[in-house]
Amino acid sequence: MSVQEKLESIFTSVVRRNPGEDEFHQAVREVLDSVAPALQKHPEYAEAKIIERICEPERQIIFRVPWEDDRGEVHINRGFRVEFNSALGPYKGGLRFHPSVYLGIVKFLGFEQLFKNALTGMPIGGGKGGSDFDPKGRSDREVMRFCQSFMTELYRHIGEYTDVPAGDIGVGGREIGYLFGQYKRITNRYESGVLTGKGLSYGGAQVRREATGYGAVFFAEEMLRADGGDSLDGKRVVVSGSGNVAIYAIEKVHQLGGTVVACSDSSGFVHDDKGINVEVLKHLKEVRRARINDYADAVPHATFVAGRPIWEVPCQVALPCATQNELTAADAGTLIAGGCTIVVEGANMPTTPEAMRAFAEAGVRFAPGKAANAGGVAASALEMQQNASRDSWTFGHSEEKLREIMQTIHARCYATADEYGMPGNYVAGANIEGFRLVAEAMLAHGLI
Ligand SMILES: NC(=O)C1=CN([C@@H]2O[C@H](COP(=O)(O)OP(=O)(O)OC[C@H]3O[C@@H](n4cnc5c(N)ncnc54)[C@H](O)[C@@H]3O)[C@@H](O)[C@H]2O)C=CC1
Ligand SMILES: O=C(O)CCC(=O)C(=O)O
Repeated sequence: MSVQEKLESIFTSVVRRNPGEDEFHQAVREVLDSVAPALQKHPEYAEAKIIERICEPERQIIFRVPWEDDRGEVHINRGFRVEFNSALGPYKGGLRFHPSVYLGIVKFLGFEQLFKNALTGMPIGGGKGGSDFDPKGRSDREVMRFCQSFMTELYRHIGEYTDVPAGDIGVGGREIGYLFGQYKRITNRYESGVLTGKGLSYGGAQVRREATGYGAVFFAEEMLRADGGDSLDGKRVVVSGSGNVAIYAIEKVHQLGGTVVACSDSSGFVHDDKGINVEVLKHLKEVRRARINDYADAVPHATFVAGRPIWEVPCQVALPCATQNELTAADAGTLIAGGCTIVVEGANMPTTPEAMRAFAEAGVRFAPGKAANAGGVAASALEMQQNASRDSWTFGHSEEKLREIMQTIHARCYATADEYGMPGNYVAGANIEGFRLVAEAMLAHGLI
C-alpha cells in the first residue's frame, strides 16, 4: 500500500470510529493531508502505527454537571475532558464553555492542541475540555455554582503532573478563579500549577491574558518580515471576534503601527475607520460583558452591521480570532477581492478547507492556528514554570520570552516547509514539524 493509500485508510477508519464528529474529522484530514512526505522519510513512524495512535485519544472523560440557577431551578449540563496525548508532557489545553460544545468539538481542539504544544518546544502534551453550559446572561453566582460543580468531578482527573486545564471560549479569569478555588477546597492542596490563566493575585503569570492575541500578531510580523522585510506598520487590519484573543491582537497591531478597522461578535461587526478603540472595547467586553453593537453607541463615528460577515470590510491583513469555520470560501473570495494578502489564524480552525484552498490559489500567505495562536499555551507553560519555581517574572521579561517563542515557531514552520520543498507553506510546515516532534517522543516511549 502506498503512503497515500495508507493515509486514506486511516482517515476512513477515524470517520468510522468517531461518527458524527465533523470538526474532529476536519482537523484530522488537514494533518493527514500534510504528513505524507514525513512518513516517506521516516518509515519507522508507519511501522509503529504512530498516526493511528495519535488519532486515538489516550483518555476521554464525559460527566454530568448539575447546578442550580438563581431562581432555584436545577440544570444539567455535560462536561468533557479529552486527554489526547502525553508524549511530550502533562496534558495541556483549555476548557470551553459554549452551547455548541460536544465530543467532536473537544476532540478537534485536543487534536490541534497536541501539535501546537509540540511547536512551542515546551514540555506539554495535548488535551482539551469544556461543557455545553452557556455563560451568556448568567450571573456571577450562577457561573460560580456551575464551575464548582464542574470541578467537583474534574478534580480527580487533573494535577500539575497529570493534566493542566486553562481557558478558551467562555472561560476567562473569572471562571479560572472559581475552578481553582473549588480544586483547592476539595483537595486541600494549594497546587498552583494545576490550572493556568490564573489571576495575578494568586499565582497567575504576567502576559498570559495578552499572550494568544499578542503572539498571533508577532507571528504575522514574522511572516511579513520573511517576505521582503515588510511589517504591520501602516497596514489596514480586520480582526474577527471581540473576546480575549481578539482584544489583545487588536492592542498589539496598534502598538506595531497597524490599524484595526473592524471587529465582531456573533451578533455582527463594528466598523471604525479611525481604528478600534481598545479601551472602549475592553470595558464593553471584559467589564460589562455587553454586545458589540454597544461599541457604536460609545464611539459615534463607528457603525454596527448586524448579521453580515466581517470579511466584507476591505483589509490587507485578516486575523480570524472568533471560532471554528467562521471564514468560508465566499469570505475568502471577498477578502482576496478587497486586497487581503495575509491571513493569520488567532482562533482554532476558523478557516474552512475550501477557504484555505482559495487563499493558496490566490497566493495569499496563510498561517494556521496551531502555529500562530500557540502564544497562549506557551505563556501557560511559562506560568507553570514560574509556579514550579515559586517565581514571578515582570511583564517586559514575559513579553520578550513570548516574542522569542513566536519567532522560533515561525522559523521552525518556515524551515520545515522549505526542507520538504513547499516554501512559504505554513500549513505543511506546522503539521509536519508538530507531527515529527510528537512522533519522535512516542517512538522513544515504546508501544503504550
Ligand atoms: N484564550 C486563549 O488563550 C486561546 C484561544 N484560542 C482560540 O481563539 C478563539 C477565541 O477564543 P477566546 O478569545 O479565548 O474566547 P472568548 O470567549 O474570550 O471570545 C470569543 C469571541 O468570539 C465571538 N464569537 C463567537 N462566535 C462567533 C461568530 N460566529 N462570529 C463572530 N464572533 C463570534 C464571541 O462573541 C467572543 O467575542 C477560539 O477559537 C479559541 O479556541 C486559541 C488559543 C488560545
Ligand atoms: O493555555 C492553555 O493551556 C490553553 C490554550 C488553548 O486552549 C489553546 O491553545 O487553544
